[in-house]
Amino acid sequence: TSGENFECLPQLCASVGPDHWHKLYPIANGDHQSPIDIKTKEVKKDASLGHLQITWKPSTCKEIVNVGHSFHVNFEDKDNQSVLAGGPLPGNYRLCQFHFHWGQTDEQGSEHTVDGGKYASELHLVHWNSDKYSSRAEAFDKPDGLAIVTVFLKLGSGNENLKDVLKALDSVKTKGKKAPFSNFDPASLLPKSLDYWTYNGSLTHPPLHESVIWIIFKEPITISSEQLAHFRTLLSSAEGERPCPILSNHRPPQPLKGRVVRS
Ligand SMILES: NS(=O)(=O)/N=C1/NCCS1
Ligand SMILES: [Zn+2]
Repeated sequence: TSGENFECLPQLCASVGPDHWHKLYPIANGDHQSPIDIKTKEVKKDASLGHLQITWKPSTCKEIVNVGHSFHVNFEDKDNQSVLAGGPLPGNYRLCQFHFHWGQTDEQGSEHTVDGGKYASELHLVHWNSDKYSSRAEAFDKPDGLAIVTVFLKLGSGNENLKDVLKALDSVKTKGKKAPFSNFDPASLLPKSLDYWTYNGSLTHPPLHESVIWIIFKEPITISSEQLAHFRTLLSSAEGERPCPILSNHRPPQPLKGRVVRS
C-alpha cells in the first residue's frame, strides 16, 4: 500500500466469525449452546424458582479491558463481596466481569431473542460458583460453574447509567489496553422488574463451554443510537495497526435441542 491508513476491510476482520468456531471448538455444535430464541408461549412457569438475591458492591469494580472482540469491566473476586444467589442457583456465585454485545446496525445486536425479536444490545454479568470452585478458571468449564445475568437493551433515549462506561471506553480503544475503572454500581444497569427467564446453556463466545446457568431479565433497559455508535468505535486492532472497528459481536441463536426455558 502507499501507506495510507485504509479502514479495515470487513472480510479481513470477519474471518473468525461464529460460523468458523466449530473447527477450533467442536462444542460449538453441542446440545446446550447459547444464545437461544426464547419462545414465550413455550416457557414453563416454575413456582419453585425463588427471587434473585443480588449483592454487588461498587467498591469491587476494578478495571476496564479491551479484549479484542469486546470490552470487559472486571471485578475483584477474591472474596464473596459481590455475589448472586437465589433463583435457580444452588448457592453463591461471585461476580467477576460484565460486558456487552452489539450489532452493525441498531436493529440487531442482542444474542438472545424473544419470539424472534432482536434487541439493540445485551449486557452479560458473569458470575462463578464460589461455593464449589476456588477460581473462575476452575469453574469456567463445569456444568454448574457459571451464572450469567442478562439485561436486554432496547433502542431509545440515552441511558444516564452508561455514561461512565462509555467515557472509560475512550481509554481502551485498542486491543489489549486496560485502564482503572472503579466504584461503578452494576445494579444501576438493572430494570425495575427482576422477573426473569432461566435455562442451561453455554458461553456465547469461545471457548463456548456448556457451563452457564442463564438468568435473563424480561424487562429491557434503554440505550440510544449515539451510545450504540460509541460501542462500535472500539477497535479489535492493536495500537499502531490499521484500525479495525468492532462493528458487531453477537452470536446468532442456537438450536434449543429439547431444553426447557423456565420463569
Ligand atoms: N458472552 S459470554 O459471556 O457468554 N462468553 C464469554 N466467553 C469468554 C468470557 S465471557
Ligand atoms: Zn457475553
